Amino acid sequence: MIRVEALHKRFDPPASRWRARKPPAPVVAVDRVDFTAVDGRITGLLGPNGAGKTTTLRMVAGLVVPDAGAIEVDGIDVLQAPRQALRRMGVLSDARGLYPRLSARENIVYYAALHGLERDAAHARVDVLAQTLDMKPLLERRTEGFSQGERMKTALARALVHDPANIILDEPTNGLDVLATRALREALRHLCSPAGGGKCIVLSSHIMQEVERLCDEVVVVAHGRTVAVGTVAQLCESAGERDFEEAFVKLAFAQELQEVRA
Ligand SMILES: Nc1ncnc2c1ncn2[C@@H]1O[C@H](COP(=O)(O)OP(=O)(O)OP(=O)(O)O)[C@@H](O)[C@H]1O
Repeated sequence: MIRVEALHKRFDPPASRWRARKPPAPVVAVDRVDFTAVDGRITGLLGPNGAGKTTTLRMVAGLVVPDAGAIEVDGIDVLQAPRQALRRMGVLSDARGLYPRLSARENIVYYAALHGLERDAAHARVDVLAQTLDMKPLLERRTEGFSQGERMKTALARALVHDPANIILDEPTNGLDVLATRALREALRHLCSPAGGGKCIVLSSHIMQEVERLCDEVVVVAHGRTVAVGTVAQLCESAGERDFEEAFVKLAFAQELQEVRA
């Protein structure tokens, strides 16, 4: 379970570069984001470009330190005990960096070693993940030259190698075709089901259809703030719209729509 409360992050321009000129204004990437993601469900952060989704997930994953707010992963304070919290998280970041000279298996086993898994246990785990993610034919190939979908599967397997209870995915379907997206959707559905371990999955996306199909709970983020939370049906109802796209536009762009009307 992941609990995020009143998260705030501002990026200041580096002082040294602007000594002679007027520095640009600081960027408030995350103003006030709150959400709770429970086990056995997929929670989606949905928001337009630049809304603060990636920065929020990077803070949850302990990669960026917030200026204010609280983050708990299974009751562990990420700011107080980041290592302990990280053990309970599998993170697929936007970078997806793999070692090109290593095979998919070697990439995953390397991460398993970093998590302290013994060699035999690591290889057994790779085989389980290859089955779940349908990537057996890829395992012994060098990742150099892998397609986007192949890279994503390998990076996801690497993120899941220590069987974390919480899975954080930043824009997981970026660059994937329809079949790869479907395969990922199925894998995520399995992982949050009782048979897959009832994981707590949090993902970010700006693609409404994807969120509508995949997420049990949606957190709408706009201008660095949580502006609405609920199931797709609840969000449609609160916006008074039948169509999710219309509801999303109303909820996420309320400020802009008001300015146009004024
Ligand atoms: N390291 C940084 N330094 C300065 N500004 C940053 C930094 N990281 C993010 N930002 C800014 O913070 C804002 C939120 O960015 P973020 O990447 O979190 O948004 P996002 O919702 O993930 O967007 P997208 O859907 O386009 O990926 C943007 O204006 C971005 O330019």
